[in-house]
Amino acid sequence: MTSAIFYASKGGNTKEVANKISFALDEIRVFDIAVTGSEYISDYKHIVFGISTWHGGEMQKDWKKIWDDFKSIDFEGKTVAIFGLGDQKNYPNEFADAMKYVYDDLIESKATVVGFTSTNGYEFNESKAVVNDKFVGLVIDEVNQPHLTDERIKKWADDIRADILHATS
Ligand SMILES: Cc1cc2nc3c(=O)[nH]c(=O)nc-3n(C[C@H](O)[C@H](O)[C@H](O)COP(=O)(O)O)c2cc1C
Repeated sequence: MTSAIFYASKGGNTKEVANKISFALDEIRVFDIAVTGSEYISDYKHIVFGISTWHGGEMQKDWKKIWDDFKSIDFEGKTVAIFGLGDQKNYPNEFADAMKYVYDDLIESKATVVGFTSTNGYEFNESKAVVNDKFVGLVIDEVNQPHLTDERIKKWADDIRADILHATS
């Protein structure tokens, strides 16, 4: 299997979403980077990354810990998708910002990033995670819109399935 999910989570929301995405993608492996660090990332060719935003636009702390190692990984030839957790009501000016730090590094490292999504259905002022009017991945707001989570995951999993799961190389 060349596909896996890597995430970190402070309070458990990103973990729960990671597990749901795995379930929707034929139960691909899920790694908590708080436990495994960045060690196994380069073993996989089709990768889903999960990150939550904390403290006014910062990446979750376990992501911070692996950041230098993460930046040294060569993503050329890899296909990746990103999901992010945030809170649009309490942090409307930094909504899900942390996704963008991962996205920028992946693009710089020549990864193919798939799974952009529409901003329709969210209410916020600013988000670094919006590029060319779209989120750079799936955004989940468990604080304000938990009732939309399962539907959003299903739609996104359908969207990225061919690239992440049934990729031929
Ligand atoms: C102190 C604090 C700061 C936060 N800062 C942000 C933020 O800047 N932007 C955002 O979109 N969400 C922010 N959030 C919301 C979290 O990203 C959200 O609760 C998320 O579901 C947490 O996921 P996790 O428990 O998997 O880490 C913040 C939450 C707390 C409690």
